[in-house]
Amino acid sequence: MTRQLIAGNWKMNGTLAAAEALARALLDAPRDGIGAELLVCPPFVHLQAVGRILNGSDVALGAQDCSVAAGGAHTGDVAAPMLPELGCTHIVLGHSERRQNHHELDETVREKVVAARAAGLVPIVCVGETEEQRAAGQQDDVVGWQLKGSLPNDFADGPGVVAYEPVWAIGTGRTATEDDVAAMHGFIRAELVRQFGDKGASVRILYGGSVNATNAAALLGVPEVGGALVGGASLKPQDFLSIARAAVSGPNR
Ligand SMILES: O=C[C@H](O)COP(=O)(O)O
Repeated sequence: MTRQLIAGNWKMNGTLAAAEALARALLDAPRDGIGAELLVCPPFVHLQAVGRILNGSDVALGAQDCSVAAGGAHTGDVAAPMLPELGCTHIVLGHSERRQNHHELDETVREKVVAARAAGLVPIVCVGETEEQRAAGQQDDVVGWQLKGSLPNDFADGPGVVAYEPVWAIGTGRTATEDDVAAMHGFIRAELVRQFGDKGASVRILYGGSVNATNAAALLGVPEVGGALVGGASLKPQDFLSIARAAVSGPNR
């Protein structure tokens, strides 16, 4: 029996003051009816401040990316070993916004997963098809290749999460239907078991893409959905916690 993970990806939003206020609002809000694990992923520059506020609380801290290198001459990059000392336990990797805006390839994502793991972080590896790929019926092929290319061979040996985020549902207000989510999460589960054997059966699979307080219960109720990766709605503490209240517990959650 596991609890679902509700992860907030704050992306590149907010001032330091806003990030601190958001973290405090999450801690101050009543926890009634919340059985989910909670995680927030602020921008790099706000990690330390938010980490200090969340320290010792039930809200975990994550980063949104890291370098493939553990340190050295990589101007502008952030090494995975720098993150745990700020309080990070998780890291989002291979988000479609990085794949698109920074031309990240599956191989790069895989190297980042290895780097994050070596630093003791739990990787949340994002996969998902574009609108054109879905229209062409290529979603299984695309996600299958992303899983094969982005996950190292030992991925299921330690804590690790996969997040299915159809690109066309991110920030658009359009969510995948429950049937589409069920089909894709079932496909991802089968791929994980094919890649990693029995251990692939317990890798958590999140859904992301316009999850909000209204649609959360339906999406989180779909089989094989182990939680949500929430963008826009995670910037509103009441909405984020409403999503968390919709979480369920059970096998493969
Ligand atoms: O990482 C989060 C996802 O990209 C979803 O973002 P969204 O909830 O704003 O659609």
